Amino acid sequence: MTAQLKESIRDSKSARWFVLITVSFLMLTGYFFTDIMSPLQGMLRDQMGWSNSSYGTFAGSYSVLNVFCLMLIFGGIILDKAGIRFTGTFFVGVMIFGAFLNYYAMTDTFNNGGLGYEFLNSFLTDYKPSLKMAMIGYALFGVGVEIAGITVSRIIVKWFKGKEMALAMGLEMACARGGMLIAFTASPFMTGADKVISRPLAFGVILLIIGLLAFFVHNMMDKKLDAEVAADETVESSEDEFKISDVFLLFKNPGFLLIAFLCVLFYSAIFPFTKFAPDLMVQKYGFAEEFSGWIVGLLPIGTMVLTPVFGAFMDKKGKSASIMMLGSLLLIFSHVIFAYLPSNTAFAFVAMVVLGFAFSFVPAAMWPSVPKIIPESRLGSAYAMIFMIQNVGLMLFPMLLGYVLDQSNQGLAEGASLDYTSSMTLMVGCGIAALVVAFFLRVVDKKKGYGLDLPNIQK
Ligand SMILES: NCCCC[C@H](N)C(=O)NCC(=O)O
Repeated sequence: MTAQLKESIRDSKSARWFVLITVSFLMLTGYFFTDIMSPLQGMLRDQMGWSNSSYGTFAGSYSVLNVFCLMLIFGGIILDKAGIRFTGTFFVGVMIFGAFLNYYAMTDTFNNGGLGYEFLNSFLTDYKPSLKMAMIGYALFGVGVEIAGITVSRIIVKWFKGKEMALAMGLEMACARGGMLIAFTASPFMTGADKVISRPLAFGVILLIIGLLAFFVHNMMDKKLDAEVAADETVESSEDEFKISDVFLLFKNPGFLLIAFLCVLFYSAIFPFTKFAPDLMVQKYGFAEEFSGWIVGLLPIGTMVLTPVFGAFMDKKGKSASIMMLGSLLLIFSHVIFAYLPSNTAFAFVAMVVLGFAFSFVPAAMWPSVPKIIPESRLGSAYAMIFMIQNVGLMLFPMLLGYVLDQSNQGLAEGASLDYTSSMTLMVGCGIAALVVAFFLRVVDKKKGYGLDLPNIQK
């Protein structure tokens, strides 16, 4: 058995790092498309006639199928039953199809009465057909990219378990954040001098197809690995299986509930915020539309460097529970600056850098804490449920932010800037709630002895 494992392809350093490159690239393409529309909110208002509420509803549609159709649970079950290659290929396909519909919604072909226009124009006429088509596309894309993300985590465990797993996960997350960075900085420029919204989206779809090709390369390596260690894999996959009965046990675990609440509150103050952040830079701080994404880009740049660094620190020194509290505190600090301090550009830089620290601290501490609270046999179910609960926030908060933005700016004079104070107050509220939950998590940790503040690597 040992001899067989030694000869396995995953024992080749170059093979497993090559696999990591293929799946990290795939996630980069997915995160790129996720935020491709974020710096285009102003253009969507001017050219497509989308209100801020419409834009927020579009952003929230990412999670609609994940929440209402329990897609992440089904994704977990399909992953267990059909395996990594089928699940990954199928859901990357769903992601590309959804992205294509999102692109199509922005084209002149569709908006001049193309396929589906008349039908989408025949009901709920307050909402533009472009919005409805984009929402259908983005909802399908959201299913694909979230399940692809779960599949990639499973792939990393498969190839790196007992090896450089934390580092591999940190690097994959850094690549994904790289996708966000490219979206924020490049997307407005890709629209060109004539500001054609569909251009960056077309590029995004092509990039996703290249991501699929990279995944096919992974599939070949995975097939080889399966052939080599078939017996060994049977043991591992049954360990991680999603079981409905596990869900009931998870909900009786106070540590799990607190981590899930922290996850939804913390991420609701990050990803929905990034959807509006470029426009906030234009409206409050007076940045040009093309450069607004560069300020927001400070966030992924910071996290690309800091998440692996803080991850390594917590691997060796621990303090994860305390760092989750610190991250939530920094989240409040940053959103308070955006909400209430004067519109000085220096404040925008400081707030974004502080948010970068928060966005590095909490993910680096939270994701590796889950295995300390949940037994390995229920980890697959636990991650699926946390993502599912997180998606409720990713659905509701962009909608709320857009709605509050419209309501708080009624009667705005022509050409005047939007006031983001009320919308950002929502984000401050999320941060405060996250801090309270992080505090209780630390208390429960001490009481139950999960060891969240202990180093991840035990000597
Ligand atoms: N595509 C943007 C949303 C990703 C949500 C995903 N469920 C997640 O939480 N990933 C971990 C992360 O920190 O990005």
